[in-house]
Amino acid sequence: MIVLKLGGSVITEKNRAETLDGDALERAADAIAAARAGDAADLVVVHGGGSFGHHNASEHGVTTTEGTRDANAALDIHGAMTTLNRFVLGRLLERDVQAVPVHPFSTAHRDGDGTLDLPTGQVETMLAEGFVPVLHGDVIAHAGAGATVVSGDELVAALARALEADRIGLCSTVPGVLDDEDAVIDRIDDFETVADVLGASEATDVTGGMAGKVQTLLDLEAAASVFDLASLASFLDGENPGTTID
Ligand SMILES: Nc1ncnc2c1ncn2[C@@H]1O[C@H](COP(=O)(O)OP(=O)(O)OP(=O)(O)O)[C@@H](O)[C@H]1O
Ligand SMILES: C=C(C)CCOP(=O)(O)O
Repeated sequence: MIVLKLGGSVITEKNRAETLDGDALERAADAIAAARAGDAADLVVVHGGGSFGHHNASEHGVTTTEGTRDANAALDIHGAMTTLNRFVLGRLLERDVQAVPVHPFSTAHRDGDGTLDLPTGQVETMLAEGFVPVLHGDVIAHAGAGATVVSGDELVAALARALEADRIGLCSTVPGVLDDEDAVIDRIDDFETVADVLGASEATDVTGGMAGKVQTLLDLEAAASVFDLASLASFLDGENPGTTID
């Protein structure tokens, strides 16, 4: 069982509002379709926002902790993410990947401490019936705060735990987590040793960039890989490209 995140920074042009990177999405969909042909493991796909979602959230002042009680604002962010989700589903369906959507706004929530609760019965049933569930970063109801953003990375972590994923992959714009000389760090097992080189995203991003990603992945039982689009096929083929976060 594999949980794969397609970074919003990969499948969109992150600096131009609501602009798809069509070529990159096609390449990602090709790699997924090739991996699905034959005796494939179960696969759950999660995608991030990139230039869909982050700009909208930033305009409304909504982050993973700062919420909104304005339904129009929540729907603006959610709508950008469901638009991107339709693009992702479309490219997968064109390649006969049996991709179906799961919208976190309708199913997940945070409690008063901000802890994410993501029910997964529907995802498990979809997998058992041969579908590829495709979730996305979103807004969700947050007790005491209205609605806040949930990042694709948080969803990956919640899914990996609940479904006891064997492999976790995050496909981003970088070939891995980079050190201060821009070389790929092979393995990270402790936040403090890499904290100095971990930054935010270069583009508008309300969920913490690489630092947030590493922190979320370190909390998991299973190892996770961070790699770029060029290595997606090899990850899906069972290899561990890029940086392993354990
Ligand atoms: N040490 C580092 N190594 C690699 N990338 C880093 C580092 N520090 C900061 N970054 C930034 O983190 C970005 C990746 O995080 P980002 O949250 O943008 O990725 P994503 O998950 O692909 O996109 P999204 O959040 O839109 O889904 C890189 O593009 C880079 O700009
Ligand atoms: C900004 C929104 C709505 C989703 C963010 O998800 P991410 O790109 O995985 O951080």
